[in-house]
Amino acid sequence: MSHNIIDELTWRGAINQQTDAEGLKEYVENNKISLYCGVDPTGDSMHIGHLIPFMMLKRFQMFGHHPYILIGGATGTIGDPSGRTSERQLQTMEQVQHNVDCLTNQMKKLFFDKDNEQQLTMVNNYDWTHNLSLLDFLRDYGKNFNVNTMLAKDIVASRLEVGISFTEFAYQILQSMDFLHLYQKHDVRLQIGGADQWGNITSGLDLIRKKEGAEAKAFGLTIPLMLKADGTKFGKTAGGAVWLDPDKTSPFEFYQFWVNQDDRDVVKYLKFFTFLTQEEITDLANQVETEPHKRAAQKALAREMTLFVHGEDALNDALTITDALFSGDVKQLSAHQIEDGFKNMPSATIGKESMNLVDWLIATNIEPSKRQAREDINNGAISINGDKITDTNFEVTAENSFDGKFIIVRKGKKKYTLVHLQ
Ligand SMILES: N[C@@H](Cc1ccc(O)cc1)C(=O)O
Repeated sequence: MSHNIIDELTWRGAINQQTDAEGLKEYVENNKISLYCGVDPTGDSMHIGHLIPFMMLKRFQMFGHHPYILIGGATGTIGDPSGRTSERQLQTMEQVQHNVDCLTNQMKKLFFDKDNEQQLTMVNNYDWTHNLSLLDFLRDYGKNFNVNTMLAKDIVASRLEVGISFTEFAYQILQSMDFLHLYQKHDVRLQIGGADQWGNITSGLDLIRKKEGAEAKAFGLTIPLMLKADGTKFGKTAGGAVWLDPDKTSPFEFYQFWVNQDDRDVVKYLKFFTFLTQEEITDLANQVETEPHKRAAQKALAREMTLFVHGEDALNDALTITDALFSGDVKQLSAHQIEDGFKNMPSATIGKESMNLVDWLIATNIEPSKRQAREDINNGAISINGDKITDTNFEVTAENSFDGKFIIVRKGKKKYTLVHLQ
């Protein structure tokens, strides 16, 4: 590890913009810094994009600093216009509260439960915002914001043509109040966030300087937008976002997402997302060059991420399912692993009564015609629960199933269908 957190983040390619690079580096060399990053409860789960700044907080913690995770119970009721081209739909207060609870649990699981030191604090900006009166807001805070400056922020400027409500326009004031509050109450001196947070972060620094004096030591740092070598959006799959909630993206799918990354991207992700050391990552980077077919870097990435987000049992399940699907030897899988591994694969539902295989393959839509079904069976392209079936007279019965519930069909090397028995 480099001895300074800023050197470490620079090596990891994790710094986009900084308000005072020299000053921050000097500060963290001589002090334990308290820093924060916020997330708004816009949904009931985070996805892997959300994870990025919080992994950075964790890195600061590993260097002895004190991170604060802010859940935006207040800002979430408004909605950040940053990075949006149109006005948001307001969520109900109940929805926001539900999402706050979900995100709080997720954060606890990721960052607190496995950490005995507890050098991490979670706060909710609802606590210092909800009792503020309108007049106090306008007099104590609003007065420090210049509308011309607010209008010039990229986020607002880009929205002026389509229009922006006063509510969203005022969002940057709320986020600035958070930074000021944390600075005053917890000596928080650094805010980090995604590249789109630059405007909100600098606006908070302006407020701190207005309230606390121009020499107040506080800093802002943003993290680069994650770009993929092929130009497509990071963190999206055909099925949508990659969620941290195992009910939305199963640990197996999560593992698959990481293990399938391009050689051109994988080292960047290892640096950004994992806690592997510089030596370990350099070694994996060499393996991408010398023996890319082994995909050692992708496997290490998928392993580290699945372990971090879902834990060891889930990682082992993901590895077992991956092996079974690759080899075709699906008999070893448990009912739970089958459900997980096949969640997003084609599926069919059919009765339990026994049926000739050719008819059964048509009834389940796996084959388009009897002729094709016979041809595939004769060519050894069809497996039922891992057994290759080459007899066109084979009868499929509930006895072939797992627990009387599923039958796994493999056609060719890769095409699986999960057939549910009813
Ligand atoms: N505006 C941030 C979330 C946030 C909310 C409040 C804060 O004080 C800081 C950050 C985002 O949308 O990602």
